[in-house]
Amino acid sequence: MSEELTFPAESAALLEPRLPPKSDAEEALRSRPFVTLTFATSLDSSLSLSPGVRTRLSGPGSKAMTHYLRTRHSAILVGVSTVLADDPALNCRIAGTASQPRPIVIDANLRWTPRRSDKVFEVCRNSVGLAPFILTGVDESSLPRESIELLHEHGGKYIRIPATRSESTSRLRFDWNDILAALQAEGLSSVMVEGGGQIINSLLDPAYQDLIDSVIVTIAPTWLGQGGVVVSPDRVTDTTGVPLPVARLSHVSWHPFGEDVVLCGTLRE
Ligand SMILES: NC(=O)C1=CN([C@@H]2O[C@H](COP(=O)(O)OP(=O)(O)OC[C@H]3O[C@@H](n4cnc5c(N)ncnc54)[C@H](OP(=O)(O)O)[C@@H]3O)[C@@H](O)[C@H]2O)C=CC1
Ligand SMILES: Nc1nc(O)c(N)c(N[C@@H]2O[C@H](COP(=O)(O)O)[C@@H](O)[C@H]2O)n1
Repeated sequence: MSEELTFPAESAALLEPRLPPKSDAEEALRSRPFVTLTFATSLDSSLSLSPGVRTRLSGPGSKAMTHYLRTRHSAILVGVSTVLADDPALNCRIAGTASQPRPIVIDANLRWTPRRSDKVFEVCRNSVGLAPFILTGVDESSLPRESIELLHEHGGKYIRIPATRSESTSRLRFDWNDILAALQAEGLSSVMVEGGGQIINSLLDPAYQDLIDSVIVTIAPTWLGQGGVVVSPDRVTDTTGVPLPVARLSHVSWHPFGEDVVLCGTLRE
């Protein structure tokens, strides 16, 4: 993978107040990782044309911005469907990058069978990325031996965390507090949650909004049309059933990057 991006220092300075602390002393005070929710969306709130389809939304400037975020976080988290759809590298491709984020894959039910040819391992072998930690709810004895070995060979691993079965789908589900506790236990002090739709929508549930420290969204000037993977959390209602807004950003700023605009904000007052 020869692509090399550049991100200007003045743009980095604009983002700094939205990012995890750089000082070790400040990081040490935190009881859980700093969480940045970040993704690229179309004007109709789509992340991709349809589930399973890798879709380019970010132009070169905002793409470099995302890669800068990758080097400013210790971990980058995606759902298993994103891995299956995109075969992502999940590394930072800015020239001269000093640190790479640890890819975290949410795969409670073990749907991904890692392969040597996956980009995330390729960049790892080329020393321009780290191997993934896969968070799973599956018992250790059920983990495939070849996958464990492939992960270990590259410096990755499975991490089992508590999971409960969804009443509606009977799929194993994680609590975001347990996800973040697992990252903290691995010494990962910050995480950018990149997607996909189900991951973002579950993090935006009112039960978890307090866990989000920063929101950075790239908005591309395009409509993808119906049938896409949409960021739209479950509806919230008052006690009489009247719908309420799920969340609203405050401390908002907008930054143009080429044809895209990057929206920064927080869910806190
Ligand atoms: N534009 C952008 O910035 C981005 C775009 N994308 C796009 O998004 C699409 C994928 O999104 P989507 O289909 O929504 O899939 P996700 O990547 O959000 O993965 C969804 C799966 O993750 C697991 N999962 C989600 N939440 C939880 C939880 N709380 N606990 C345990 N497991 C959980 C479930 O796995 P299971 O089914 O096993 O239960 C679920 O099916 C792709 O097309 C990709 O290209 C992705 C990232 C960023
Ligand atoms: N910021 C952003 N803009 C887009 O247009 C995108 N499609 C995505 N997708 C996310 O980035 C992952 C791909 O990463 P690599 O380039 O392979 O490292 C993809 O899986 C999504 O998480 N993001």
